[in-house]
This record gives sequence, C-alpha cells and structure tokens, in this order.
Amino acid sequence: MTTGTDARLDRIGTDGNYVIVPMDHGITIGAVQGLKDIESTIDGITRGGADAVLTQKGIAPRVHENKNGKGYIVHLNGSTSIGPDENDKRPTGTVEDAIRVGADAVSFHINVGSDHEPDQLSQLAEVTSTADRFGIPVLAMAYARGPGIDSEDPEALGHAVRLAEELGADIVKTGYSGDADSFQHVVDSTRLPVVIAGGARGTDRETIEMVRGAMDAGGSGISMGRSIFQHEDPEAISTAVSGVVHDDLSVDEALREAGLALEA
Ligand SMILES: CC(=O)[C@@H](O)[C@H](O)C[C@H](N)C(=O)O
Ligand SMILES: O=CC(=O)COP(=O)(O)O
Repeated sequence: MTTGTDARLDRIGTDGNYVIVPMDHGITIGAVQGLKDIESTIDGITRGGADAVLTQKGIAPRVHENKNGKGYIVHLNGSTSIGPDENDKRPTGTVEDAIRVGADAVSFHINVGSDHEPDQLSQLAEVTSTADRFGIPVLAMAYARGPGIDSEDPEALGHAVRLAEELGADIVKTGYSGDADSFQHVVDSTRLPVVIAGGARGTDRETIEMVRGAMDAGGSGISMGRSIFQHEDPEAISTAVSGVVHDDLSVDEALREAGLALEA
C-alpha cells in the first residue's frame, strides 16, 4: 500500500534518490548570492534536474511559480550566524504552516553534540509525530556540531543519522566525512536514505567528487545549498550533480555533460 508519506516522497525525489537544494540560508547568513533573486535561482536549479527546493515558509510565495513542477520542502527551524549561538536553532514554523503554504515535505535541523541537542531532539520528535498524522515526510538535518565535536567524524555522523531514524524521520541529511570508505559507516548506521550537505562552496570538481563519493558509499543523494545556489550557473551545477545522483555518471562525465570545466 502506498501511504501519503510515500506518495509525497516521490514528489521530492526520483526512484528513491534525492537532489534537494536548500535555500533557507537567508536566516543564517543573509541574502547572499543566489538568494536575492531567488526566483531565477529556483528556475535554474529545477531546470537543471533538482528534484526539490527547500526554504523557510515566508519564501513560499516566491517558490511555486518558479519550481517547474518540482517538489517543495519547508524548513521548520533556524538561527543566525551573528546571534549568540548559531547551533541554537529555534522553531520557525509548524507542520501545519508548511502544509498551508504548499509543502510536499518538511525539514528540521538538529545539532547532535551541541548544548541545544536535548531541546532539538524533543522538537524533532514532535515534528515527526505531527508529520506522521498528516502523511507528510520529514527530512532530518542531523549534523554533528558542538563544543569538541569533529563535524566530519564518521562515528559522530553515524550516531546523528541513527538518531534521526530512531526519532521517526523519513530521510536524513548529514555532513560528508571526506571519503567514500568512511562514509560507508555513516550510511550503514541507518536504514534511512542518507543525503549529504555541501558546506561552503568549493570548486566544481570538489563538489562533484563529494557527490560521487557519497553515492559510492551507498548514499541516496544530496541536500546541497551553497555549492549550488551560489554558483554563477546554478542550472549547470544542478545538471552535473543530478547526472551523478540519477544517472550514475563519473565525475568527468557529469562535469562534461553540464558544460563545466574538467579541471579543479
Ligand atoms: C550556514 C551553515 O553553516 C550551514 O551548514 C547551515 O547550518 C545549513 C542550514 N541550512 C542553515 O543555513 O541553517
Ligand atoms: O539546509 C541546509 C543544507 O541542507 C546544507 O546547506 P549547505 O550550504 O550545502 O551546507
């Protein structure tokens, strides 16, 4: 039987793999490149092959007409980089708000290892309970972040993704541990589809190598923001990422197909 959650998961992915572009960073770091004219960025990345875009609820009116029929996820917490503690993500909306503005799924960020982990843990558990009542999928953004925490440590990342499954999420996003071998431990820690964040923008080759490594480790795609929306050609980099996630292309094939330079 196909549940409402299954049906909506199909709207934000393709055959169980996901190319999701989060653009909720306006709260965290402001209206950086790619977010000012968010309408044209959304148009480009969805033309390029992204399955879904993700924003805070207030941006919803700028999303729907520009997403070329692709999926839409509303993010439900946030913090700023200039406030007292960036790890202290606070609720910014509810599952009901997300449904009202036309979301196909919701997402929630938890910093495992931070001082705010206990609050975020119970908030995520509440989000998954409510989402389950409505049949709407939850993408948990489960980072390893906090005092003394190595945010690329495969053990910590494995713990974070497992926690997301224990709390009832449907997909989990986490940081990349740096290579396919170590990331396999992260993927093996849960039965959930695991997708990777991108972090600060690198070169095109670095971005695509990271995506290839995650897929080789058994990952299910990406939820990459800055590497895609800050790119001077969001459509091209989305095409390259999608080529790896959906068409199993090599790094060189993906860069070539997208018309991007092969060198780093
Ligand atoms: C700006 C960052 O450090 C990112 O990794 C964020 O934590 C990701 C997130 N989507 C955000 O901007 O809050
Ligand atoms: O919502 C934020 C993310 O999923 C990841 O953003 P990044 O800019 O790729 O780190």
